[in-house]
Amino acid sequence: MTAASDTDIAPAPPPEAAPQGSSADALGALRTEIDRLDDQIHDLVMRRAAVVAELANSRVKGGASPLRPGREAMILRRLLGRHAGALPGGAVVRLWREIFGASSAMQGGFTVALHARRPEEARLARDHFGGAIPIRPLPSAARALAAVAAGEAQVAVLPLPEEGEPDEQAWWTSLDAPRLQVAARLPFWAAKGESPPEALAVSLGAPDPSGADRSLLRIEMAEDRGRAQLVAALTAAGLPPRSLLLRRDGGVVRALAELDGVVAEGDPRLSALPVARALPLGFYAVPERGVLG
Ligand SMILES: O=C(O)C(=O)C[C@]1(C(=O)O)C=C[C@@H](O)C=C1
Repeated sequence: MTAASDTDIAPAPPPEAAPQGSSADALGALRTEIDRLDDQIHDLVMRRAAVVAELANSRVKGGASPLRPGREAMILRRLLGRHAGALPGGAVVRLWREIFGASSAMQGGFTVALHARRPEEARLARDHFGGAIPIRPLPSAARALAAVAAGEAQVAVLPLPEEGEPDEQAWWTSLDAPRLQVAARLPFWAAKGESPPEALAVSLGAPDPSGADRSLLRIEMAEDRGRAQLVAALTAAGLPPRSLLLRRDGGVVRALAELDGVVAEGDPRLSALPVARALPLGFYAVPERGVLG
């Protein structure tokens, strides 16, 4: 055999050829593993839906609303607390938000009435309730609340109250509580450092506590004693406000206080307040501002 005949032997593959073959094998193996995991995830999602259907068909939930934002918050906090690895926390929240939306819809008709001032609020509603839920945009907060009161929608998503907003936008001043109550603050989760646009969700009846909640209290006063005095009175009653929004509408002064914990009708701290009326407007789970990105 000559040196020339050596050249008849198939040349060694270029250095990258061998890795190409093995990376195709590796890709195939990883995709097989992904398929296996997808089947398991799908099995579990189907099993979860069957449990929700059982819960919906049995009487265990009584006449409670299909939407239980406190329970959702507890589930998400627990999952985020055990979460690790490469999948961002926000992706976990989005996956489960889609599941919750579908679970609520499985428990009967579920429609969201939306009054949005800005496109971001409409997006918030979609992100929160998932892709499959009907969202009905309405031209005013009053119309959205009327849709909930009439049973045409199960929840109204409304702009977060702001200092100095025009009368017709200050929906909280006439919210028919305790019949209608604030039950959730959107978004429940955002990455740390983000300050996302926010909205409130109002539904029929009392919301369910999540274990870490904040309440809204509407206060009416015949005379304007000023913000500092109102803060002092709330603090003295054991209800130090996290924030306080004040409106002077003709002779009536109204305030919206955000308070720690659950403050509901009959709370003894309310009777200690030197105001004409103090009406709890509901509560919501303290939003999570994650570190997981
Ligand atoms: O726990 C309930 O009451 C449910 O209806 C189940 C479930 C869920 O999918 O986990 C569905 C919707 C509610 O908003 C909260 C929880």
